[in-house]
Amino acid sequence: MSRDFEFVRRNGRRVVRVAARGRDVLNNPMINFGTAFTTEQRESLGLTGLMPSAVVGMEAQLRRVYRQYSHEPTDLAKYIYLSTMQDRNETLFYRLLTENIEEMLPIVYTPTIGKAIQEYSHWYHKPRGVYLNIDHPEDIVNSLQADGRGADDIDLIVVTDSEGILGIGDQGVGGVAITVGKLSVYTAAAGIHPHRVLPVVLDTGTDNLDLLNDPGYLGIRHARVRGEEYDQFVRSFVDAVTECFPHALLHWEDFAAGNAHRILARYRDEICTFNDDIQGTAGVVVAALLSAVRTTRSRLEDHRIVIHGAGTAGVGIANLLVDVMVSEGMTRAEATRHFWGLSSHGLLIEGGRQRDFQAPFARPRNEVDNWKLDVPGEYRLADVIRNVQPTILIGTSAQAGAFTRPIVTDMAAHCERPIIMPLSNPTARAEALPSDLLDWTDGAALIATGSPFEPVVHNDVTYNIAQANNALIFPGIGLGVITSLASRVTDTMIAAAAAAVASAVTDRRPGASLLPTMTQLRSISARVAVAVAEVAEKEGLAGRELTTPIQEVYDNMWQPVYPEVEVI
Ligand SMILES: NC(=O)C1=CN([C@@H]2O[C@H](COP(=O)(O)OP(=O)(O)OC[C@H]3O[C@@H](n4cnc5c(N)ncnc54)[C@H](O)[C@@H]3O)[C@@H](O)[C@H]2O)C=CC1
Ligand SMILES: CC(=O)C(=O)O
Ligand SMILES: [Mg+2]
Repeated sequence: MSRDFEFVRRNGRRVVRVAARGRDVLNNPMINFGTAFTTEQRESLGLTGLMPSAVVGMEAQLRRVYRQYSHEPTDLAKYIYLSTMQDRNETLFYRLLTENIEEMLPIVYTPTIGKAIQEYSHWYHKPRGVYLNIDHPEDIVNSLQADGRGADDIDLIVVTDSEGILGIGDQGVGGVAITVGKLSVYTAAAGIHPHRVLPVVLDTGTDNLDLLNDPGYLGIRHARVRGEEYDQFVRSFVDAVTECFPHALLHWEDFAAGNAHRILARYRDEICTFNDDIQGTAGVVVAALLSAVRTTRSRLEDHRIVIHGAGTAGVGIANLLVDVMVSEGMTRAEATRHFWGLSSHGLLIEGGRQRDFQAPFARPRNEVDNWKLDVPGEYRLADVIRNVQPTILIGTSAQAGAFTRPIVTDMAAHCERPIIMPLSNPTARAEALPSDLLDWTDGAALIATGSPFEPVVHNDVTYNIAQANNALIFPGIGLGVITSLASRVTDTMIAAAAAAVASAVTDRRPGASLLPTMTQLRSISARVAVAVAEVAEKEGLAGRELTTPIQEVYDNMWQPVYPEVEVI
């Protein structure tokens, strides 16, 4: 138990035992129920006189906060409103969020969170999470334990070093907001207990000169530390997590490509961990592709796949697709030949400029020697489309508008139903707009995007645009791992998560979305969790036997309702 309270179950009922009194209750968002405290609770918790005397239920509170939220003039102001509410009364915050998930997800998550991260040092009002400073690695353990939570108190940690935030790059200490945002999605989508999680930012400096020159910037004011010192800091952090919270799942978010792949490779067989941008994204994209190939009555092996932006997410997607193709009977070498990846230097070609994790996808030099190119020696997207005639085009480059009309019409000229996924976030970074893609292909394109887009009407058909965001995958992975006490996160689990999401898509009418909508997030996350827990058991990685996986997953989902209060 923390010093002030503990949550327990009694005969299936959720109870909070509270030792705190007076303002200590009101200042703690996990046990502050505001004006919903009954008269008796107010008396026994020492709250009488500390708030207006009317006692109102959660429904009335929800009406009030929704009205206040709606009056906020901009999306960033709405974000700040919700953030202060989360710091005041977490149960009410989550109830509001879950009841209005489609409306509020774009505020607490992409796209608005991108703006909130860029402006972090200006709207900052209260710390949330743990801020670790590379200049003081000796403080890591104390900082992780500062709020008194012990070895069994944390199920999940989301950590970033903020170098690759969404598609907006290095955001210094402000990246802590992505860890808070991802954890809000975990709770809203999968019912991960909000008191059993920890957001962490590794502040290793920033190379963002706007931040370094901003007098109000709240992070460490020097350039990013790299190399051996950075690796040692990450090592110390992982060791500290293992020491302080040995049962926690560690989720890596928005690291730059090189570090993301290297860190995952280093720790994935050592601790229970996954990288959301690599594996979560891959899961949702595979789900969207399984759904798309079902629509086109084809098989993955029939497709030629171009990945524009072969970085953290792009190569993660390619790797999982290769795994799926191998599971369908291809050799790894055959499967790999279905991919053409581009980086900022153009097509990945053997012997050309590329990083280790990209190398398996480099094309043989003799394949491209005779290509017709717009600019001799430069293998750009238009050249790749013309020469490869792909059937699937994936955008994870953060290059807004990269899928131009000539590129898309050229692709559509060679395939009946081009599958096109501008996945970059936030919205302003999308490689194309769904309305343009449908216009340029006369409604033939099968589309998924990273940020939310409104439905598009084309030739009297309404096209619902699938949001292929890892938010459809990572909450369920967390819930599945926590429920099964899995010791590792494997790619088989990610593939099973993808299949679970794809299987939830049943509407095959023209214009139907390739993926479930965000309003289905809770049930989808539960399905994903069951699939992940079952794989954990099959692979011998589960820490407990699941007799009734569906019930156990459901029981593990925290609900945003005020628990019974026991005053101690
Ligand atoms: N929908 C989703 O769930 C997700 C979307 N993303 C989005 O994907 C984008 C990339 O994210 P990360 O992979 O983490 O970044 P990253 O920096 O690791 O990868 C970006 C890649 O794009 C390449 N690139 C840059 N300019 C290019 C150009 N002109 N032509 C071709 N390639 C170019 C870079 O060389 C790099 O390989 C971001 O906008 C991010 O928001 C990332 C993760 C999940
Ligand atoms: C969604 C996500 O993780 C990203 O855009 O980085
Ligand atoms: Mg990310």
